[in-house]
Amino acid sequence: MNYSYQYLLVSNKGNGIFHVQLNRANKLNALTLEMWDDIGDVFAKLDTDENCRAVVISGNGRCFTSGIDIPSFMSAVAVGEDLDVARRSRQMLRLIEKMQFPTNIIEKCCKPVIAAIHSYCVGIALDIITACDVRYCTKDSDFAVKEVAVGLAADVGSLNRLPKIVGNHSWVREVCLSARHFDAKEAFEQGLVSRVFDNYEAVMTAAKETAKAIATSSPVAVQGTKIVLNYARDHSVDESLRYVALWNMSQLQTDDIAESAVAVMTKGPKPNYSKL
Ligand SMILES: CCC/C=C/C=C/C(=O)SCCNC(=O)CCNC(=O)[C@H](O)C(C)(C)COP(=O)(O)OP(=O)(O)OC[C@H]1O[C@@H](n2cnc3c(N)ncnc32)[C@H](O)[C@@H]1OP(=O)(O)O
Repeated sequence: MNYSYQYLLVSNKGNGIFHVQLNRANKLNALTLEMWDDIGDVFAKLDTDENCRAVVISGNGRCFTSGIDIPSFMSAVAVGEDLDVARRSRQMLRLIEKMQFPTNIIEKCCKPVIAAIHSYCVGIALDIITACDVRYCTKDSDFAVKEVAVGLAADVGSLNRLPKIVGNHSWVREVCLSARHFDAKEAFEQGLVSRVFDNYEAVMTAAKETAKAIATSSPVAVQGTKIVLNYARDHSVDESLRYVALWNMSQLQTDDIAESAVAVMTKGPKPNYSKL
């Protein structure tokens, strides 16, 4: 697959681990609409790339990302200015739904995605990381659900996913309604991130270690686990038990179970599982 993009560095780190790096460092990785489309394209490819078993996403340079590229955003919302309200609104709907694709595909991508965050993680950055499976950050991280500060209700995922990640809805509403910045300690205490590290090198090392643990496990088990966890988050226990039963009706017939059982019983190395 072709993973060449102007402002994204996508590298195959071997052993099933891919690294996606936001790479517009001189603008603090502010995301142009083209970059945003490219993120959707990358994760759609990684979803079906059988060489990929786990993904780490991070930012190059000073930070993860300072959010949407503001000039790019201003030109996007000026869509169809010459049209009547009905037609302009329909164009706007198409634009918003298109803008929702990258975060949706990060979440739906059956390969687990680990966000390795450092410094600024603002606006659309929260939309990205709340769609990821695991979030680690550096102690200098600076988060903000910033959309209210630029005049809009966030519409590509933060408002929809943050309340499912963080149980404290008073806190969720406070940071979303006020656009207040919060630090790594607060993000950890509220459960937005699961681990905090001293610096970029340390957060990347940990993210890659976790990616390795995932990538060396059975891809049938790992991908099934992500898909079932996504389903369980949005359904009742009864519904998701039925879902996992139907899912595993086929997936329990995998060779990976016998191979794993031998490895566990003999205390041997992890098997070399077939691609999926
Ligand atoms: C339907 C669409 C839905 C999507 C909505 C998404 C919404 C959002 O993402 S809202 C959040 C938007 N972002 C911001 O409000 C942050 C803006 N940036 C800043 O406040 C500061 O840059 C920051 C506090 C992050 C860092 O300040 P610092 O002094 O350390 O650096 P700067 O000199 O300001 O930045 C360096 C260069 O990067 C450019 N830049 C930074 N952020 C953006 C951005 N979001 N958009 C465009 N450009 C950005 C900045 O202009 C500097 O460029 P240059 O002057 O050429 O050196």
